[in-house]
Amino acid sequence: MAEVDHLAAERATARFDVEEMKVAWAGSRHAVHVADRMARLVASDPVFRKDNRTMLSRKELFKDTLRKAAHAWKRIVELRLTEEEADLLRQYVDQPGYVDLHWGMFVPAIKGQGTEEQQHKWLPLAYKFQIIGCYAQTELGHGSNVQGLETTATFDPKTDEFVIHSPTLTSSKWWPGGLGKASTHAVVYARLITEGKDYGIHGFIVQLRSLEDHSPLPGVTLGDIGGKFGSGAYNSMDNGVLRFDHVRIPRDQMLMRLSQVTREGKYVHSNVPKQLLYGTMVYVRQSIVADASKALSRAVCIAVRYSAVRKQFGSQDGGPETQVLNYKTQQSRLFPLLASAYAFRFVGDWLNWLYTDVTQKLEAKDFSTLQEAHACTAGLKAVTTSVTADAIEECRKLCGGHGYLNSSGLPELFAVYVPACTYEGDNVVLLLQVARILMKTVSQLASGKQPVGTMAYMGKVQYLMQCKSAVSSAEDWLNPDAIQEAFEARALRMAVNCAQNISQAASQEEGFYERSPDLLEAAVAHIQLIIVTKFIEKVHQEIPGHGVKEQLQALCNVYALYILHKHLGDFLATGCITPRQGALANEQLGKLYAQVRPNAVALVDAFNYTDHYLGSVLGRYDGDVYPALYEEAWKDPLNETVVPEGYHEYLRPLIKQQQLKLSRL
Ligand SMILES: CCCCCCCC/C=C\C/C=C/C(=O)SCCNC(=O)CCNC(=O)[C@H](O)C(C)(C)COP(=O)(O)OP(=O)(O)OC[C@H]1O[C@@H](n2cnc3c(N)ncnc32)[C@H](O)[C@@H]1OP(=O)(O)O
Ligand SMILES: Cc1cc2nc3c(=O)[nH]c(=O)nc-3n(C[C@H](O)[C@H](O)[C@H](O)COP(=O)(O)OP(=O)(O)OC[C@H]3O[C@@H](n4cnc5c(N)ncnc54)[C@H](O)[C@@H]3O)c2cc1C
Repeated sequence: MAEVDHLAAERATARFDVEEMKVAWAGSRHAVHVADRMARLVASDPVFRKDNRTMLSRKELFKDTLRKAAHAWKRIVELRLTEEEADLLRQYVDQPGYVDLHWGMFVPAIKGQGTEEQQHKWLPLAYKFQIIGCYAQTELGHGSNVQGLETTATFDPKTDEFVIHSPTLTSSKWWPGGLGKASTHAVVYARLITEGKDYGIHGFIVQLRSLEDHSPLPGVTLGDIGGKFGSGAYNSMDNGVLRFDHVRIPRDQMLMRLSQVTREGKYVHSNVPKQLLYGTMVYVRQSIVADASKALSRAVCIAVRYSAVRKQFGSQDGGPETQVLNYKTQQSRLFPLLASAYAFRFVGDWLNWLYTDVTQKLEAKDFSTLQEAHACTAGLKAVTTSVTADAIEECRKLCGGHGYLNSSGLPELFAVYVPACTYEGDNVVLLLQVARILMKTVSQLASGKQPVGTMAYMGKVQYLMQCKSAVSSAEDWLNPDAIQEAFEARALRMAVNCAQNISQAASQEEGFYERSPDLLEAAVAHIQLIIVTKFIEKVHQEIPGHGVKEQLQALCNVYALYILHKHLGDFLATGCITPRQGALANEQLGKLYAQVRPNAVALVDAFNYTDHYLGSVLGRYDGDVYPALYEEAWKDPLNETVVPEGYHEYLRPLIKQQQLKLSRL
């Protein structure tokens, strides 16, 4: 704990029990303790140092990532960490690397799409790191359109093998993390061809590199795809390129849980939906939602603490200046992001529950909730990552000039985070998937089919299409029913408007294409409704700890009313609320900000992040920002010499030349 606490006065104003809020945030007392232990284990280990990361060359950074991954594994084995502890330890190491894809996609792909026999063979090797795997789906020419992939896997009955081939330049695998330099194996997605027929995309386990000397196997061309956005950041990851020249693999390396090819070359599809092939993506999308709250809460923690320390203006007589956190504009930009961090945390927990529930049903051959899982994971992934990426950048601006320094931690956090809007499905492409499901649901309403799950509200179509909000005072907006009704009516009316417009087009497809910008907005409205609903449900639960429930209630209202204020056009255009009710919502929002203000620092303390994990001189727990900024500057390699390299080559001759010219005048 810090010796000087510049934020002590802020912490003293909190009107709730921070320790209990930590429990509400982490999910349980056990979760707080485990996270605490793992975070401190990482923070106290010099191998996991990360303050010099943005100053390393790409090669040094990659080697540093390999070192950290190996050291993390050593500690996991030595300390016999559980799976939960190991996951947390890796999270706190906080450096993207091949292990993310190995554990996050390679292993889940084999678990989800491999037969029991295949799992028995491959998983123990992966669990002990005897092989390192990645997920090779995207190609140079095809990412979003999975059905358009070109790599082929042609069955050869003579040898009982598949021949994996990259027929064109655009079929080169391109982007897979861990592929460029680290992986020995990949789950490769390719078009299955047998008996002269193309059966579409399937997964195959392919060995890429020798287990003796790591050199690529015959017929395999491999490399890294090059530097990426920002310094440090995602450049620790070896996103790779891969080409196959008629590489042969045994037939039993096709992942055969969903469909099989027999020894004779017959294609057999089990009686399951073909979309189960996309299962690994669904799994990762749900985990990305949980990650969004982590990235967002880190940025918000930095911006809140620094805003409490930073002072500007407001002093007439040489007295202290005003903390920038006291400016209403700072609050109106920052507190909705604080509320969003909590909102994403709780919707992430719910999504994890939904995913587990759907997985259990799938195992019992009940596929009825597959569409719900797809819509929720795709939509929530899209909305939470887009909001988080924008919010990190907003937090940088909220920290003024110092936010632009690498030592603030925000530039790197942004650069690492922003590709989440693209990977695991481009956000627009994913929202259009949600919109498609919304349109299908609207079209089924007429036939009396009752929507279920998160679409159930659409069943109240008669009421929601004509209801009028009863709000008549600012306080009325604190009623969760008023909020819920306004959000449901807005989402449904936007979806119905789109459906009506599409129905006037020459064809459904043409109408969907023409109306896709409106469909995106309808999908966002539906997803925001889910987030608001899950936050309201959370606050309705019993939540122990002095003042904890009240704070969460306030944050829930901030989140909902901020969205209402920001998207006021939607609510007005659909006639869900009147301009006066919109103004009342904004009035209430201002009151809520005042309520959050004395609790702001304690609310970010509840995230329980170590200074190591935050990686920010501005977000330090003790708020002792200026000495840290000053010290950090001297660590820059440019300051290793007083006179810079290049002085004698470029600066001195220039200055001397000018002096000579002047002396001639
Ligand atoms: C804890 C571990 C965490 C580790 C995380 C590590 C992170 C490391 C960082 C980065 C890793 C990044 C990895 C990657 O990016 S991997 C590559 C990801 N690629 C994509 O996401 C591609 C996106 N494209 C698609 O998913 C699909 O092409 C599509 C959904 C856009 C379109 O699919 P298509 O087959 O063409 O289908 P249709 O649109 O015609 O739909 C048909 C039908 O299928 C339904 N459906 C589509 N997807 C799914 C699904 N996933 N699940 C269930 N159902 C699905 C769709 O709704 C249609 O249904 P219908 O109308 O009833 O027929
Ligand atoms: C950091 C990073 C890590 C990655 N890791 C992996 C990995 O491990 N394994 C792997 O297989 N892949 C990986 N990928 C690839 C990633 O999954 C794809 O980049 C992603 O799915 C987007 O596909 P794309 O690049 O083809 O984009 P495109 O689809 O080409 O998108 C370009 C633009 O077109 C728009 N667009 C596309 N289709 C439509 C449509 N139907 N309607 C309207 N607009 C559309 C998009 O919104 C976007 O604006 C990674 C990517 C990144 C950036």
